[in-house]
Amino acid sequence: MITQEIKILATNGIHTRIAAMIVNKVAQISNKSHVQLYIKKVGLKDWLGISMLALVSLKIKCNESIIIGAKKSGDETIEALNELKLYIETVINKSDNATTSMNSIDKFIEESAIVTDQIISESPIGIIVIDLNSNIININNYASNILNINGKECIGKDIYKILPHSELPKILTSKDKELGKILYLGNKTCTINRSPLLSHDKIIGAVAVFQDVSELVGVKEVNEKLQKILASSHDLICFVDNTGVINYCNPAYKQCFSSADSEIGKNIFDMPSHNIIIQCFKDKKKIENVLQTKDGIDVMTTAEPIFIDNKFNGVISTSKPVNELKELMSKLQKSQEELDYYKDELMKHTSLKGSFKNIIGVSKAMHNILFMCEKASRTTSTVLIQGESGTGKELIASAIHNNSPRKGKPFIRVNCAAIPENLLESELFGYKKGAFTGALKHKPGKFQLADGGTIFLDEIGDMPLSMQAKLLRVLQEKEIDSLGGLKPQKIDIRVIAATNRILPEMIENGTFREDLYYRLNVVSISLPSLKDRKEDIPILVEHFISKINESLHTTVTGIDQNVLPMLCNYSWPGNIRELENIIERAINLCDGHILTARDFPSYICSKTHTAITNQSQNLINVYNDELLPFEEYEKQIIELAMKKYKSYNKAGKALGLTHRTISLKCQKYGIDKQ
Ligand SMILES: Nc1ncnc2c1ncn2[C@@H]1O[C@H](COP(=O)(O)OP(=O)(O)OP(=O)(O)O)[C@@H](O)[C@H]1O
Repeated sequence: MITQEIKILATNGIHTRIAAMIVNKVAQISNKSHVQLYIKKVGLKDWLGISMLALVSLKIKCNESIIIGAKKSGDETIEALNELKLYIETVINKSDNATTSMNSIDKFIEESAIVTDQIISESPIGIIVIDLNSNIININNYASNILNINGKECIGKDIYKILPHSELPKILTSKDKELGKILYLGNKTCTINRSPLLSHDKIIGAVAVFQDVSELVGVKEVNEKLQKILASSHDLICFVDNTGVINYCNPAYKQCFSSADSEIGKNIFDMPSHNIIIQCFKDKKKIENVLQTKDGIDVMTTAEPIFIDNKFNGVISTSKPVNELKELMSKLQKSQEELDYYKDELMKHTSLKGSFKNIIGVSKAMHNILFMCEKASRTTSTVLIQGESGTGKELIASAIHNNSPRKGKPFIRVNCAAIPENLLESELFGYKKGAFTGALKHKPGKFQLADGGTIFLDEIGDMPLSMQAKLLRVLQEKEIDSLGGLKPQKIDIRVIAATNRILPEMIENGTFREDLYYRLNVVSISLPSLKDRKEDIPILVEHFISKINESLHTTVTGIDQNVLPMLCNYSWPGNIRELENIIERAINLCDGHILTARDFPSYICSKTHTAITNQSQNLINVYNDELLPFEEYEKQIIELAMKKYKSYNKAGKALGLTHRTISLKCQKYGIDKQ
């Protein structure tokens, strides 16, 4: 810098008129020599471009010295500095011999300048003025307070040194006003206007006028609350304004990113680590991703654009350390598992909903079965129900259906043992018109009728092997071939099968396909016989009394407590069906309101009923003049026949029954081939 020092001798120092004279002279010199001249007060560090604002702001008094200077070296510069020095020494310093009238004009100008200065300095809004070189030439008290800086020390300094992220210098080049912008200063929210200062259409500086609107009533309250929320949030939160500048980071963010304080005021486009915010900024769409911080912490980050009155206002980014999330997830999963466990336990100990209410049983075995049924009803998996005749297999199957999402759809029961073998295929799969002689019209099979619902294949153990192969195909392919049909038809059915036969044994002796067994036995339900769950008998008795009362319009209220133990001691070969029939019979015979021993068959109430299992020499046993149920006699006859002939074939021939019927009955009554 080439410099010249000059002492100011004008009586009133460099006041407004004198400043105007100097600026005018500088303009002439610069036009001629193209040298940019600067000024500073002796004792101050920073140079100011010579302008009205700069000169007046220096407030140079008589006998104070100034230094003028230029950055460019060369003769032209020396000449320009000499010319200005000469002008100040010969014209300006001699201006104290100005006329009285001139003095009063100066006084007037000076006074109005002081008034303006005071208005600015005491204004309840922040004002910062810069000259063409971005040096601060005026800053009022309000601005100094809000920015927490010493205003006086800022005069003459480059605004970027005081406020590194200031946008005010941009106005010097754009020359456009920026009105009503939002500026975040610490925890304060300000509105700011930035305008160029023009003199005769020439820009001479720029002014920023701003006000802290977070102080406004209402806004302040909301702001306070928001501050508290942000401060107490465990999420890492940061705001980026609509120019990409980070203007807020909450304490959690600062704690996680130690460098966060220095991030405030920076532009995200200069920070590649913020690429998720940059992407959101560009696409104006919400984005989620896992980022890794400089310290190697994985954070789940969501960047979301903010729109105010449909105008893009910036991006808010919220992040959560992933390990915190993982911890939460595992806690949640644990709670969910606990909840499921308690739900299951509760289910086991409370009444079952809907259709399962009709299935009576307090024994642990029944509870577990019902619990399993409840679960099975929520899926479409195939169910295989095994149990002796009369144990409630059909009841269970229909309850599963009625409790499932298919409950409004058909429940089709097929008794595989009842349909003759040669008709079974057409019964199950249907036939097309003309498929065989006599097929005069199309007939849908049970599978088609059950489409969308459930098919209950009862007595599946009695299905012939040829049909077992076809059923397996249906289960695997989920399609059926009707007799005479040209192409297979897709079907949507749930299969529930039941049998009172021991399928694993049938597999062993080759009468049941192993692959079909495994296809059917996805959910396996094994119903115990009534003699193995005697604790259910009292409640079943109660249930049947009220059920039969309803259908027969009778008014039986209970059972003699001495009879109950007898019912519990009986072996119930016909299981629950037999119990239901016996109760119905007793209600029919009952004269009063309580069922007594007289109303029950003597073989149940007689203490000698165990004799029934001993083989009598007489074919027909009669106890106390009471006949036994037919099935009891049937069992005894088949037992006798099997004992004698030791073969299904021979026993069947002797009794006039087929080999298959004999084997079924033996299965039913648990008679060994011997
Ligand atoms: N747990 C139970 N609660 C109430 N009633 C039951 C229960 N179990 C069976 N029953 C009743 O007993 C009778 C026989 O039941 P179901 O026909 O379901 O037996 P099953 O095992 O299918 O017999 P089968 O093998 O002879 O076809 C039905 O009237 C049924 O309502």
